[in-house]
Amino acid sequence: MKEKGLLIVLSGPSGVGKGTVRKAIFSHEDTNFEYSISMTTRKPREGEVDGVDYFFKSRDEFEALIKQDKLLEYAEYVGNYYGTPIDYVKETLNSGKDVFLEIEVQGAKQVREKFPEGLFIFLAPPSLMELQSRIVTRGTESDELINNRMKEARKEIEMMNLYDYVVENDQVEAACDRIKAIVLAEHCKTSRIAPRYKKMLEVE
Ligand SMILES: Nc1ncnc2c1ncn2[C@@H]1O[C@H](COP(=O)(O)OP(=O)(O)OP(=O)(O)O)[C@@H](O)[C@H]1O
Ligand SMILES: Nc1nc2c(ncn2[C@@H]2O[C@H](COP(=O)(O)O)[C@@H](O)[C@H]2O)c(=O)[nH]1
Repeated sequence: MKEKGLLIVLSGPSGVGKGTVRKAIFSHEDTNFEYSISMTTRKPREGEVDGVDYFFKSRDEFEALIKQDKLLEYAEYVGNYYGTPIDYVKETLNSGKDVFLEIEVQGAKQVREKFPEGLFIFLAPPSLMELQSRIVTRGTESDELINNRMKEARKEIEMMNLYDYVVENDQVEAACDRIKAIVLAEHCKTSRIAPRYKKMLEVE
């Protein structure tokens, strides 16, 4: 039987740099994870593309997906729904590939219940001041939304002990290297050969 892939979950407060770190990891040639694109009812930000950054849905569409059990997890976060399409995750894991989810903590708790064998990593900011400065500098949120996201951030940081690992995002490349090392160690712990080395054996 084909060995299943590893489910990797990255959470952390809004603005900590999850998307930045994830994009940097995926830009590395030796990365073999598949990114699971989430569904959301949030409106697209400037430059965001449907089907690339998110699948953008209306509330009615999202609620229909919930009723049809099409989501592995979902949560309401600062007034919008966010959720992970279940079929893509299951099919990709069954094909032996690792799947990378970038989701908030309520959703991660639901995933832990369904996939206790997953790898759960919390990305932490160097400080709350730095976190706020990163959201402000990003320039995508109104002052009201920044305040709401910072309130959520405090609650989320309190929940970091539910994760297997905490990685501080002080420098993007350093955070990427830490996450990649954790994933490699997890592959060894679960007696998998990491995809990168499988590929090496096929080629040489
Ligand atoms: N290590 C870092 N040092 C300084 N700035 C950073 C670092 N990592 C990310 N940033 C910046 O912080 C801002 C927020 O990053 P990003 O959008 O990746 O956060 P996020 O955690 O994905 O946020 P959200 O959950 O709201 O989508 C961006 O402007 C990004 O360039
Ligand atoms: N529970 C889930 N949370 C998700 C998912 N996709 C993204 N997110 C998280 O939502 C917040 C806000 O995101 P933003 O793009 O509006 O800044 C952030 O923490 C994301 O990681 C998901 O599928 N499920």
